[in-house]
Amino acid sequence: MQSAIERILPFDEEAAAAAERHSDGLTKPPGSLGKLEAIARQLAGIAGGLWPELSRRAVIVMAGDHGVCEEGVSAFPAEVTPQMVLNFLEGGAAVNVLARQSGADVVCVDIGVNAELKHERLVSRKIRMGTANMAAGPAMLRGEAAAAVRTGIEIAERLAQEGVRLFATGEMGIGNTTASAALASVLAGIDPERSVGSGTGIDEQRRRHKVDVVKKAIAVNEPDAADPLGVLAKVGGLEIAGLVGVIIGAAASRCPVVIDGYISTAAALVAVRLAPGVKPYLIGSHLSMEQGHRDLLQAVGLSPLIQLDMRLGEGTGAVLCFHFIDAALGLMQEMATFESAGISKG
Ligand SMILES: Cc1cc2ncn([C@H]3O[C@H](COP(=O)(O)O)[C@@H](O)[C@H]3O)c2cc1C
Ligand SMILES: O=C(O)c1cccnc1
Repeated sequence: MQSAIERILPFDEEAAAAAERHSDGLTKPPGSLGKLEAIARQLAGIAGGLWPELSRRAVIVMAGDHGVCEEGVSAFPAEVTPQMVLNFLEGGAAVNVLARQSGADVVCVDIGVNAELKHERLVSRKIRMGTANMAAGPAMLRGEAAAAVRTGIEIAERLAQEGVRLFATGEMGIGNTTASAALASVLAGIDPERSVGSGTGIDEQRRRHKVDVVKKAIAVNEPDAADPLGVLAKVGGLEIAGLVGVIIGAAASRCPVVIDGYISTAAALVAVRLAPGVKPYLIGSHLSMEQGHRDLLQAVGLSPLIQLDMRLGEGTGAVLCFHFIDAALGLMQEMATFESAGISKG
């Protein structure tokens, strides 16, 4: 893990400034393309030049189960996790459709599903059969959390070596909004009353119970916010740890990584605390309906590009935003300049 963190290059401010100069010479008032210009600048700074070739892209869907489900924190049973994994592998989930539309591969990883899974397209890297119930003790051992992070790093680095240049984070794990809320509360100091949302659609009474479960998990485990890996082990999840690794591995491979909704943003928070150098490589995608997502994005320092009232996860919001990345690069490459079009500058 440490060696990948050490390989992360600093953001190339010179390339970013060159992108900005190019953008300011295009036939539009400076800054008028808003966040599309900001994306183009960021992509140049990440790649160290104009304009990166990002045609090969992948969404990595990390799947894992959560022992905390036995506390009744989700509207759906834990069996849905392995069932959805098979759906991803057969191409029938929402993220598959959106990934096809944006030219991305879906890479589905079993990093901790509580079922024996076999499929030719499944990346089988199970660390354990789901986490333990964090309301009763640590979700996993520190070594297991570290192994899951390393797995994510390896997968992202391997894909980058194979030519993938743009990543999105995705996940599947019934109960994982509970673990994400606990991470948000411990690492960003967001009160559980605010960090706990309705996930797959629990009612207010059950959400209140979920708040109590998160408070109990924090009281029982006494996580230390200054030790992000320890927090991840105590109140996190295997798929969340895997995504922490994906983020580090993408940054170490000099690739941008688009962060999906609430769970992915919790992973991004752990990643920036473990490796602050990943921050310039992150691109926010959408603002999820999950309560607390706005606060969590702010804690990571990300601003969402879109708000479509989505609350699904899987990487859906992140792959949707690949279209905006394509838009930003297309504008930079194809627009006329004031000079070439003979237009007077202001
Ligand atoms: C059919 C189905 C497909 C999903 N795809 C993503 N999630 C999302 O819901 C889960 C988190 O919500 P909670 O913490 O309330 O369980 C995660 O698996 C997340 O990816 C799904 C949930 C369901 C039911
Ligand atoms: O924001 C998300 O990613 C999310 C919200 C609710 C349920 N699953 C995922």
